[in-house]
Amino acid sequence: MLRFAANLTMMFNEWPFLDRFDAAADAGFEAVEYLFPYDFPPDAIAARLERNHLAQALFNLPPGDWAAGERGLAALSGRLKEVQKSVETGLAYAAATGVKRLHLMSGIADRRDAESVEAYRKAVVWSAEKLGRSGVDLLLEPINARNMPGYFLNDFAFAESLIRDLGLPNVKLQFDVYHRQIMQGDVTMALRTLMPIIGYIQIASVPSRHEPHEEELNYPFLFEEIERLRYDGFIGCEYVPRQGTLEGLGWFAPYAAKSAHPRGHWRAAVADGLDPSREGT
Ligand SMILES: O=C(O)C(=O)CO
Repeated sequence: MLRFAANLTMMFNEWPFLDRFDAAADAGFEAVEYLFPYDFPPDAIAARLERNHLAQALFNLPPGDWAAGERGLAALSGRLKEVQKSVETGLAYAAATGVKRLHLMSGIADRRDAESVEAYRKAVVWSAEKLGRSGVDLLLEPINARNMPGYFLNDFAFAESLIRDLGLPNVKLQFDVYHRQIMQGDVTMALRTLMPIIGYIQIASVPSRHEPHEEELNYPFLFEEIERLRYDGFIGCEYVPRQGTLEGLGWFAPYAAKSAHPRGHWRAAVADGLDPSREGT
């Protein structure tokens, strides 16, 4: 049985961030992911998860100065102390949210530069060992250069060989089907080969990163394959709705949680013409 996590950075943007948890649960999601929780106190996030009976599937460790263009620090030589601090911060949020996997972004750096490769390796090993003591997996995600020019980890083969070479049980691959298709294609065969080291899967249409039933990939086929391969984690819906989150959830209807939601009033509020994005409706 496939289970999906709504990405609250890209989806449910019609609501303020904390209210997106409620909206996702009301739409039938059992889990959520997003890029970063750090603008909100851990307790505030935990309270939204709890009241909506949502699992926290994934988020990223702090990435450095995002506004200044940083996209992670792991491959930046001389920044290990900041990576270590970011892991401590991530762990505080992990303790509050119960998340069992955190994504370490590599940063903008040249993979042909031996110093960057060495810095990355060290950061991965240190972070994995630290997270492992709390039962948390460290995820590494290859990201395509169109979305993130200059990103260090832009190759699945490099990620695979590092993960296999390190042999650390809690270092796993974050397999975003969208990035894979753009970078290297051959999605089905890659899923088959890489499944033993995959810790998390994400989806979106290619090339536009919208709802998965659109454009060049055949997701019904891929979903069957993912089930056949016995992937039992959540599948993160990291896509930008084409025209509104709820309007675009037709593809998700067969997978939406069927039971009445414990808070249950959200759809009723919409039906009553109240503004569902406001607290207390
Ligand atoms: O851009 C993405 O795909 C990410 O998940 C960044 O963390």
